[in-house]
Amino acid sequence: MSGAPTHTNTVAQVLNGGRIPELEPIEKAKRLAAFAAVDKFVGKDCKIIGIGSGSTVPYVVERIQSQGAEVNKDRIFLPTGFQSKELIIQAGLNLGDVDQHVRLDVTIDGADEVDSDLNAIKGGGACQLREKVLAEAADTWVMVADYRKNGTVLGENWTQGIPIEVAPFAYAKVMYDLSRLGSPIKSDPSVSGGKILTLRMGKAKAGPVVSDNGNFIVDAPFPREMMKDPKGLLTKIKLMTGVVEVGLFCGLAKAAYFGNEDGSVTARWEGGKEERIEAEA
Ligand SMILES: O=C[C@H](O)[C@H](O)[C@H](O)COP(=O)(O)O
Repeated sequence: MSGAPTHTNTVAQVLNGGRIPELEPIEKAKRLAAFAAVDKFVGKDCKIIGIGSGSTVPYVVERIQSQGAEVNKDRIFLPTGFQSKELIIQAGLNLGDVDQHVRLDVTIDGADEVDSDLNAIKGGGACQLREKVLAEAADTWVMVADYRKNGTVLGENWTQGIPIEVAPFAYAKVMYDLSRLGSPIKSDPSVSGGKILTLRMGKAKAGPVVSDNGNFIVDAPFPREMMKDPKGLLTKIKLMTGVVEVGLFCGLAKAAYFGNEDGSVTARWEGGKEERIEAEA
């Protein structure tokens, strides 16, 4: 079992005397989902391919790379952010951008949570603007994740709120608008996890997280009743002046692939049909 082609694993291999470290179970689940999705959706005829963000995506790139140099030499890969741009470059794949290619054959991306209708919360890594552009531009948009992201109503597993990218100068006004819409500013029992409306702050940096596009991120939880209608909520938030993009992805996905602990993959298709795949990684 090999690790994903990340810089971290390369260093780990060196420290491990050249041996490739065994993956943790959760990483195995991500890898299974990524491999199964690439095998299904990235055929030889796919030439313009979007590479999404998150911890499952390195395995997507690993599987695409394993299809071989001959197949990949005529392909162009479009990233959804800094992380995927680095993955594409490190894998020796051809890098492009959406200003050169406005139609993609397929985009494969991660997710923070997916509901039973294939709506998703995305933006835990602040990439939702570019991710949504590459989702909408793709003929086929597919999500890959481990079983923890497989939900029923959005917000039950991912409790920190809907990631919303906002123009920096407008953040306070947008937060005021979000609170009036129903995002709590103090703990509220109708909101999963008791989380509140928050301007996302950097971890090893004083001040707010700044997205790849120079914007701030607000995390806005909402009561469960409102989360049951993600498209309605998305429409209301998107109309707030100062909002650049909302981390709710509705009606875009062809399928979501979830790697399970038992080594299988659950594929959920648009329309709600589910399929269990005995994956091989
Ligand atoms: O902004 C980030 C993206 O939407 C990611 O696809 C999402 O946060 C999932 O990331 P991870 O697999 O690291 O949890």
